[in-house]
Amino acid sequence: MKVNMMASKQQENTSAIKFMFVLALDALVCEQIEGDAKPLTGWSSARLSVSNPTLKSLFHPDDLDIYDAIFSHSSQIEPVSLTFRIVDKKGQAKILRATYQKHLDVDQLKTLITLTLAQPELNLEVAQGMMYDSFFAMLENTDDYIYFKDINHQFTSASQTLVDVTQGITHWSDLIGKTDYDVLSREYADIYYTLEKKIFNGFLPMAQEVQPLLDNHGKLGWVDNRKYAMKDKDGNIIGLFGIARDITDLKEAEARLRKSEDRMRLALLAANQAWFDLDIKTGEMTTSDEYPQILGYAEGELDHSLQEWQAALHPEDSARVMSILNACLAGGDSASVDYRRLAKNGDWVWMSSVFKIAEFNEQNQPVSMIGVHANINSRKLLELELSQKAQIDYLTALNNRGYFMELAEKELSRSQRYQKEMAIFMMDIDFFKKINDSHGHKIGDIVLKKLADVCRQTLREVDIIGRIGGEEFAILLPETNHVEALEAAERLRLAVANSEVPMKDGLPVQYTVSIGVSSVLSADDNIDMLLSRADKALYQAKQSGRNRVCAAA
Ligand SMILES: Nc1nc2c(ncn2[C@@H]2O[C@H](COP(=O)(O)OP(=O)(O)OP(=O)(O)O)[C@@H](O)[C@H]2O)c(=O)[nH]1
Repeated sequence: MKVNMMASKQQENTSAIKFMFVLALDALVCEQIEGDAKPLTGWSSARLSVSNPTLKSLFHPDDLDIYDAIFSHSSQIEPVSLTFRIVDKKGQAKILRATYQKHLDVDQLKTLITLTLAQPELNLEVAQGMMYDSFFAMLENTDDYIYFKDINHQFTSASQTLVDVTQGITHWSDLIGKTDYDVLSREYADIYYTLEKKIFNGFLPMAQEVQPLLDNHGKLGWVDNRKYAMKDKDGNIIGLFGIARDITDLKEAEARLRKSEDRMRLALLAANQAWFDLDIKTGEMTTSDEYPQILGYAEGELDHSLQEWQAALHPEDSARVMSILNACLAGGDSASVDYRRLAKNGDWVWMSSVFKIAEFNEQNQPVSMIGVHANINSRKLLELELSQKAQIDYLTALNNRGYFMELAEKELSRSQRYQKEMAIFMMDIDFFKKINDSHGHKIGDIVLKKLADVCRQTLREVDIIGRIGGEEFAILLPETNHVEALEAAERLRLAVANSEVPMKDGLPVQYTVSIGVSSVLSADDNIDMLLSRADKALYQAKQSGRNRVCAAA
């Protein structure tokens, strides 16, 4: 039966073309073509014998080395048979067998080359021999478990690999006539029998399952076991053949991946983070399960899209965040940004997102972005509180000395850049020691707080007020000329003089301040110079009786 099948495969087309070339010193001429070139090349012999297309143009570009070898002066004289590829008139590649022979004509200094091209033929004897040999070679050498069984579940042949997973077997041929129950533990034989039952009793053409497999050393592995029904020419099942592929490594890798994914998810959740994967074209955002959770939403409550994310941004942060995101999309590689967004309970929560372009298309445009959204609310609030503490005076809630100096430096350089006027006050409570001494330190503190309130109420919002010493204050007035500054100082002095701190028992405490005013005089002025001039003016105010405003000279 197999021989007939082979016979039917034999090539009927045995046409060949014979070229006769003359190779002179530096010229190659095709003198004659015998046979019809059309079936093999698509071109007629007449076309091939003239220059276009030449035989050379028929050669597959990667086989031109063979062409060069055939027609080189130095190639061997003995007949040579080899295969090479041509590309026929329709552009289809074909493998042809070529035989060529050279004759040297020494007298006329030329070489005659005879080249015969033919479609390769199938050698039936070789093919049959190969078929049986290759079947056994496959059984001996395959890495898979391959087996054939008759309808009684008895092996009829098997690959050598089965020796490693069966007992009492040294060569695969020992398995012939045996069943799984003869060579495996009952537990495993039961498993495989159940799958075979589906073929023999369930009339399935194929049955497949991932099944455990124990090797001779007791090591457990996994196979993708597939069994196929084998039928005779009348369609009756005569047996089965099976291929079981070892997928132990795959299963182990899967388990490791699952474990590492679990670990990653745990780490993300513990850090209040979630990953996302953004389809840039559609705006669709795939996120890990933690994403709704870290914003207080239940699963399915949150629309996972770029649009939702953008709409939930705090209005004060939105433009900044979107410009960072867009810069990243426009060619940046990665970026990160802190911002506030709406949580389920209606609160603004601080988030931090990291973006990274994950994929580009052929035009080098970003296609997808991956990243992490993290809820950093508690950390951020603590940070803000701490940085505020570092800037704000605990008693009066005014800027402390360090922060006042920082703000004043910024304001001075801004006003110098825009050529605006600016003034500074130094202010000190008069006879504050007396207030402390007569009413106690606590009342002294209340006076300091009261003074801060009066300053806030009397001055503009843009004015920068700092408590720079115990009962010493500095005030910066942006965009204020010298006359306006003196007026403002006088207004403040009066407001303080008219303010008082009520006492439970007795009369309210009244207090006054002295103020020294300095203005920017030149582009070289710095804050220390301004403060020092204002301090001198303050000294003058104290010297001249207190509760007054003096301008720096
Ligand atoms: N209650 C209270 N007193 C403070 C604080 N810081 C500094 N003082 C007091 O402020 C007083 C400053 O006294 P002095 O420097 O002698 O000045 P003064 O009594 O205000 O006199 P003149 O400035 O010359 O008008 C001292 O008694 C300090 O103890 C504070 O935070 N709270």
